[in-house]
Amino acid sequence: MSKTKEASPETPSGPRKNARFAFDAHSRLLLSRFINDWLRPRWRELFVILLLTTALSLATGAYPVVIKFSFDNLLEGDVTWLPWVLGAIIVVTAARGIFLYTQTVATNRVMLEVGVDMQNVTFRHMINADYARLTRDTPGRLMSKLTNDIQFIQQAAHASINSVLRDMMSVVVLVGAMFYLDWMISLVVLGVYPFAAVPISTIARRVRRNASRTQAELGGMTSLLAETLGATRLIKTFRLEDYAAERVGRSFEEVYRLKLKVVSAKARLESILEGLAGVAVAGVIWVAYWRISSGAATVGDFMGLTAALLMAAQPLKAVGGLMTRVQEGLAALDSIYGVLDEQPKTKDLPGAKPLVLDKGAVAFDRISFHYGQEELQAVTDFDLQVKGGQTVALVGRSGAGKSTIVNLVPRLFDVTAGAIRIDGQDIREVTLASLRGAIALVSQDVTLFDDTIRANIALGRLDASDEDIVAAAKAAAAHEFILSQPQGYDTVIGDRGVRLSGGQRQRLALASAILKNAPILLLDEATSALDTQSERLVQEALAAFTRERTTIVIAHRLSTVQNADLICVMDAGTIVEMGTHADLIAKGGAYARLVRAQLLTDEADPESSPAGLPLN
Ligand SMILES: Nc1ncnc2c1ncn2[C@@H]1O[C@H](COP(=O)(O)OP(=O)(O)OP(=O)(O)O)[C@@H](O)[C@H]1O
Repeated sequence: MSKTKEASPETPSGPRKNARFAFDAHSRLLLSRFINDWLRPRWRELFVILLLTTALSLATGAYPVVIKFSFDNLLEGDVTWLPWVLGAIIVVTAARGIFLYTQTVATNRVMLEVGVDMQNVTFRHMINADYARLTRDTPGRLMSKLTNDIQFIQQAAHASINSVLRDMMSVVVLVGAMFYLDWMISLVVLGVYPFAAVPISTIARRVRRNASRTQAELGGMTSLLAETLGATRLIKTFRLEDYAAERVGRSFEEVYRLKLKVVSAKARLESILEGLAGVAVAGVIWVAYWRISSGAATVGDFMGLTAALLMAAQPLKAVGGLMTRVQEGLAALDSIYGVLDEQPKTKDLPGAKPLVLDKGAVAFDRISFHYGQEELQAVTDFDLQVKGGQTVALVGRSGAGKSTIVNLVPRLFDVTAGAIRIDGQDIREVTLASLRGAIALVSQDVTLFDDTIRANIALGRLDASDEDIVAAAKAAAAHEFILSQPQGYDTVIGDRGVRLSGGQRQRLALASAILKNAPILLLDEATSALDTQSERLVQEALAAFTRERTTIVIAHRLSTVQNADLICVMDAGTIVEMGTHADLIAKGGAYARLVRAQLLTDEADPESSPAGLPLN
């Protein structure tokens, strides 16, 4: 598969800027991939649609012919045909109605199914993408691809099936009927339509350009809405309602402006086609007058032809308008393939074996890492051996690289130099599933789903029994507060756990990690939101839980890590000091300074301190 460029707001995913034709090679490639990937698997349903469409077109084409016969017989004063003519009209229109209904339902169903297929495949691909890729776009932009973009594609495919199959077929049958009725008049009519080709292609190009911009802006709008509605506390307390409304309003306006451009381009095309239809009708009347007066055609021919022409006008207009829809769909398709073509870099190597755990020793062998810009190293030459079952604390000032170290262990990112080994195995050489299965990570920004407390704890192990869940909650000192909730373990906690306090959310996350029962535990400020009382409870529970496990813990509150087997002080991405609490205090270096600074803060604000720190 070819690699399609990822969409960005500045250069939307649509055609290259200097594409000369609305339907260039890139568009043809996208189209053939779409047909191959999404339509071909549903060829049986599409074949049924084709049959229904053919039947519909034939019923449509029969209509002007019936009209011709009725007029011819009427003018001859022959009434014996009347019941047959009336019967034929009713049968033809009824058949048309039935085929129209079944064809419409069948087409809509297939297109909705294609949309769901695309959403499922794209979402699965997205969620399996690298963490780095997922954090590159805002959730809103990714959401927009799954909703708005796929809807554009669905609508374009639907319009194409209707126009290419139904309308084109109707036009072909109606043109056939016209030629049958009077070939000369038909030639006049058809001579007019090639003139429509030029405006169609010019307008389609413009639509494609604006459609890409609209889709990118829709992504931005969704993103902005999600961000703004997720920050209501900030907005309320800083009284930012007007600021938020203006910021969102600008995005609404921009989408409106771009949509208006597309709509007016489409409308222009429709009116051009309408005008041409008028010219065609005038041509018919002119030639018909001449043909009927010379006896070459009958009034019935003329009436039938006019009916055919009027019936063909609508599908012809639809075929013309289709180009614009298709351009919108192609722009969206480009954006979706941009996601689908991106392959994760963090993945299993060929022949990767499951991690074989022994004691759970984690070795950082002179690792370095940067988030993309080489000159901004987040971790440099970090060298640390964590023995199985040991608890190692990472401390240091903000931005020192502590969270980065913790993110590297489950391979949320891959090191740029050196290697991380678990029980002697390079983590890049084992399967991701086994690696991540061996690690439980609890971070400060707890993520919970809008589900029951039970289901949220069970995220640690989806098949856990109720007893296991309760045991984990008890170990995380969460059982009591859970029981005090209205429905106990079945209480629904709201989106991201908004109905719980920060400390309660953290204890649920801890319970989930405890339930996972992984041999390696990573705690990134996991107890920072707890009050003194609950922190003491959780620390006791954790002490028992971490005894048998390799634990790497990040803590700002140094009191929580003084019992660690080893404390590493980090600065500028590397370790500057290492030892036990007592050693480091005795040394009087960076750690002792951090402790002293924190003691001073705690004295100034005794409420913030869980416990005094002995300096020796
Ligand atoms: N996603 C990211 N993209 C680019 N740079 C990042 C990213 N995350 C962190 N950094 C940078 O990497 C460096 C280390 O950050 P890290 O979050 O590891 O520090 P930390 O010690 O955990 O800080 P804190 O104690 O404030 O959480 C910082 O300079 C930070 O700006």
